[in-house]
Amino acid sequence: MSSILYDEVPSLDLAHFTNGSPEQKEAFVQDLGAAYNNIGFVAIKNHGLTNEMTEKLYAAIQKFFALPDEVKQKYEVPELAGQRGYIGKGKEHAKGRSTGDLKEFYHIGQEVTDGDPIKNEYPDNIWPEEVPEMEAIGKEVYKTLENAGVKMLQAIALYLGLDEHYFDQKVHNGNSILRPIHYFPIENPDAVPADAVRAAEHGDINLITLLMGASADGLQVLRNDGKWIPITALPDQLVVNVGDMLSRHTNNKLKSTIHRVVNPPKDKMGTSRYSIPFFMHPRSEMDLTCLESCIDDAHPKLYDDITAGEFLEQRLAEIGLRKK
Ligand SMILES: O=C(O)CCC(=O)C(=O)O
Ligand SMILES: [Fe+2]
Repeated sequence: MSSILYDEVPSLDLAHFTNGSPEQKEAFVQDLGAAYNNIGFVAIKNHGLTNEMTEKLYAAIQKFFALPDEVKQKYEVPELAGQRGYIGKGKEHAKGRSTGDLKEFYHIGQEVTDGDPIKNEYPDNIWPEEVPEMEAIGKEVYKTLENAGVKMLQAIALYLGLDEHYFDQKVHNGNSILRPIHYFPIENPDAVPADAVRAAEHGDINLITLLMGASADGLQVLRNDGKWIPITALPDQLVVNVGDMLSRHTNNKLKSTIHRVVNPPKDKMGTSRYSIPFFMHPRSEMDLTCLESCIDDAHPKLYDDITAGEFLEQRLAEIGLRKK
């Protein structure tokens, strides 16, 4: 493993991979691999998401989260284990904790439109009638981030010595989730549990996460020397990190790095923070067994064989969304 200590998340240009010269494409693959072998996070530009899309989706979700709790709760369906619609304040906690995070969020899932029978595995999306514009922009951003994610996985496949299109079919109509999050103002800090934070330290469950809006203060990533590094993405960048599924599949060659969202300083406690991660999941049948090419004497196999669907079910129970 590379022992470089990054002071910030490396910035890359996805256009070098998609439209660059062969040398630029190869450099992108190697730089991405080096970052994922170490800090597990990069910031990318030229990902296909426009400012207009970002602004439209942010406007829609801010309108939704500003609705009274009783209205938002109409869109909360506990039987779906938080996989679609609204998830209320304090419902999710990081694995290994019981105090809920200081956030509320909304889940938008895959829309299968090509007749693929996998449609039967997925609950329908839930769209709020109070914010009718959310459906069109939610679907557009979902597809745009999914396309960027496919490109990132192609680069990852090349870094791993696999066929460039190794992941393409595995993520086609995958179980990905777009999650607009509202970290609500903390009007009375004494009224929340003493150890409650906006998002307690965790690794993401999925293959990779593409995050819009990580530039606002608060997101930090745990470097391998134990120091927390703030994520400082530019407005035109997406932050893209490795999740636990990819880390398992690569026998921890690619790192799913622990990250968190800290509470604001006292004078900013009364302000909101919004962010929108896209959690890129494969189809549930994907086998996450450690790749043979990532196992050798120096790197013995670390994880039991499991499918993506089984792994997701385990983790939903561990974070409080699927009732045990
Ligand atoms: O809000 C953020 O910036 C990050 C959120 C996050 O890490 C998550 O929801 O998994
Ligand atoms: Fe996360």
